[in-house]
Amino acid sequence: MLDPVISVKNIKKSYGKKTVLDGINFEVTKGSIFALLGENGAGKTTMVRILSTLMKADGGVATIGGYDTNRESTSVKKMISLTGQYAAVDGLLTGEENLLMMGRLNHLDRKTVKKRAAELLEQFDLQKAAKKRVQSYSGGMRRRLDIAISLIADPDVIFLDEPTTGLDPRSRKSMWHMIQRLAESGVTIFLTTQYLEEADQLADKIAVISEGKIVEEGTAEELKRIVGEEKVAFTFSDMASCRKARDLLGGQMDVNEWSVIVTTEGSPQNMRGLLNTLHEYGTEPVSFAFRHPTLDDVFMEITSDDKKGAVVSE
Ligand SMILES: Nc1ncnc2c1ncn2[C@@H]1O[C@H](COP(=O)(O)OP(=O)(O)OP(=O)(O)O)[C@@H](O)[C@H]1O
Repeated sequence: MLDPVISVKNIKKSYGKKTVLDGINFEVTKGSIFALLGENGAGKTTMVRILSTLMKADGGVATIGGYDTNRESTSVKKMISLTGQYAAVDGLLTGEENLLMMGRLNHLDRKTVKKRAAELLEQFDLQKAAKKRVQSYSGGMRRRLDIAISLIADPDVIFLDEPTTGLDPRSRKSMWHMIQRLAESGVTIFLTTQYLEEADQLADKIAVISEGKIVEEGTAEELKRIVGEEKVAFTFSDMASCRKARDLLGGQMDVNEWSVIVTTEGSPQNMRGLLNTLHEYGTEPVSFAFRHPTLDDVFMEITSDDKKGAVVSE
């Protein structure tokens, strides 16, 4: 197994009497995209603040590149970059000026900063807007500039705290594309999100946080397997055929759709067997459609197991 670049062991944090992180453990492999998924107030930002040395945990150990975020914060800061509410984007400056300013604040020499700023403006599709004041930028452009700024000093790890919250669908897709390209360039990405689809699209590994604990962890596919196998829905032209098919195949019947939903176990033989059985008994479906479990199903399943009354996000 590859060395983890981020390692979190038994991290705890409370605000007054309210426990927000209650013994969090996970590891993030170098060059991967890790998503911390959780509903509003689950503690995602608190975790990011601890990892990025902005806040101290009450207990446990978190390291980045082997450096302790608590005791070796200067070394940690050299490796990481934060975006979102933390980055200081100046609306009165142009996009390019913001990048140049941040480069100098990071003690890069003038020539390097200029070159890097030009690369980033291109990478984040901001060339045309480079000489315009940031206050005229759309939400999506600001968000892209924000990430570009955070990359000026070539960090090893970048934290993206809810990078697409509030963006329209098109800007969200374009942001996903950029995050993927970023990961391909070798940067380790720690992402927090409340969007299941976002974690599904982007993350190599997902950890679901609920009530201060990691309640599940794995790839999107592994998490989806928790809620069961792929299913197929056979639809019929009338209710009588639908009932007959249910008697033959078992499974669940959807009376509104005149369909029967059964597990395929992802196997072609199984699928062929189901179709043959229907054919033998003269019950031909008018259509069929596969139903893949989604991360929404996973989230519902995990949080509904929670007897403490966690609220499930839409
Ligand atoms: N400085 C603070 N003092 C007291 N309570 C806080 C503080 N910061 C956060 N909290 C509370 O801790 C809980 C976790 O907050 P946090 O911001 O980490 O959650 P989150 O998962 O990032 O949520 P969101 O998706 O809404 O940003 C919330 O109930 C929040 O109200």
